[in-house]
Amino acid sequence: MRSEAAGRATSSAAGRQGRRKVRDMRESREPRVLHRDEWDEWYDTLLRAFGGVEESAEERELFRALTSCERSLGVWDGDRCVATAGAYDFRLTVPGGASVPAAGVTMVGVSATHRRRGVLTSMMRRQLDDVRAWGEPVAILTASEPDIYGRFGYAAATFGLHAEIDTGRVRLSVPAGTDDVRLRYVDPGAELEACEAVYARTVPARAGMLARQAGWERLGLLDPASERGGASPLQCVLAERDGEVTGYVRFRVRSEWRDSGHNGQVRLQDLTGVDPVSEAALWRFLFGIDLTSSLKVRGRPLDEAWQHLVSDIRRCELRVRDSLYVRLVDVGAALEARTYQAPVDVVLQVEDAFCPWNSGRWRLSGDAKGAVCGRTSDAADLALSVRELGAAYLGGVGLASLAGAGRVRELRPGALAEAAVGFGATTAPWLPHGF
Ligand SMILES: CC(=O)SCCNC(=O)CCNC(=O)[C@H](O)C(C)(C)COP(=O)(O)OP(=O)(O)OC[C@H]1O[C@@H](n2cnc3c(N)ncnc32)[C@H](O)[C@@H]1OP(=O)(O)O
Repeated sequence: MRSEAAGRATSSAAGRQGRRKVRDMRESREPRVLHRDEWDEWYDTLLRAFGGVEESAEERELFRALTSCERSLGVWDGDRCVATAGAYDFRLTVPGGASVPAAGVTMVGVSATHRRRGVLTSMMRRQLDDVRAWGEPVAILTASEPDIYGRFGYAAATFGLHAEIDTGRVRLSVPAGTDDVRLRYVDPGAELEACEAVYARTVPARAGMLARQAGWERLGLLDPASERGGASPLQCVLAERDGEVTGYVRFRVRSEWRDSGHNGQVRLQDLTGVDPVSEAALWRFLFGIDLTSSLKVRGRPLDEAWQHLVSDIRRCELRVRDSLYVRLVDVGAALEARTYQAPVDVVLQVEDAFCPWNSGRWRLSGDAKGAVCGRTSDAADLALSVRELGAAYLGGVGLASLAGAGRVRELRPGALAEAAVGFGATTAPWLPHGF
């Protein structure tokens, strides 16, 4: 048995060692994994990088619960946190309907006192090494500014459609069967489970959609008064057919009165339906809300059907914005995980300066049923960087279009058309929400 004094000596030595270790970690300015008890300072550093506007207690607690500390990084200067980065645990739908593990890169911020010294670069280095070690073939993010992430191999792969529809002038014609859909107002929180079940049914149907870690769904219900922009609290309407919930819409209404009458606006937050008539019924509902004359929507699928139901697309004031950025972390595994809408058999000469393990020649052979992709020493058919592969990965950006910009080079005649058709998609990929 150890004497009490020896025990005290050992434990104080261990304590010294532990303190030294923490001090060493804090003195190195290398990114390191976040400890749970550092979360508040880490998160404050992030909020400050985004301007320092305070969040509601509810929002903060939700983000605390959603942070996987073991997947999060911080950089410390002495005892101050100066940079943050996190990674959600998503599964991303890819063409063909498979669900691929994807690191959802998020909460990236560097203190303004430490910007432009390579801190972000060091976090991206560590994070992509980690993602590779976790066996996730793809990393994804939404960018605060499009100029930031290309240097790390990310590229815009999905786009969202914004619209401001003059519902006072634009009429909507709906498909047969829409009248069979019943709508009812519900409390958004009380019917969360029913809405999530609808969402889950739509996830495999469109590349770019996300299966999310538990708890995430509560983000869609956050409704701080400070962020309503003068509009109502969040409202929710369910669509039902034959007693089954087949869709939902969440939205707000901003009332406005002018001398000439009402000028209210409906602001769509999210709308999901499992079939065309449920979606059409929800769009018709939004178009018809009394005392409103416009409908504002953001980040909808580029090919969403409502555009073919309206009488005047010009008065819908469409705009397109970049949405999901994709980075292939393991080129072979990522390209094997999706299918190709027409047979493709090409050798890709890939350049990847930031993740050199991807560089070199890969033979991709695939069709609508599946694909194999492995190293080869055969002559290359197409030369491109990992960014072009990320852009084209979900079928939303054409390889031929990238070739037009000089970013894909065809080395075997015919290879570009073959790959461009194979990589394409019948449905536009879409990210349903930011993260
Ligand atoms: C997924 C997300 O979370 S997106 C959110 C990103 N965060 C924000 O927008 C919050 C506010 N901004 C910041 O916190 C920081 O400015 C960051 C994170 C964007 C950049 O961090 P820094 O540590 O300054 O970046 P770092 O010094 O590593 O820069 C690396 C390169 O990117 C460039 N760069 C960095 N930020 C930007 C930018 N916003 N626009 C254009 N280029 C940029 C740098 O000039 C540098 O270029 P170089 O390699 O040619 O010299």
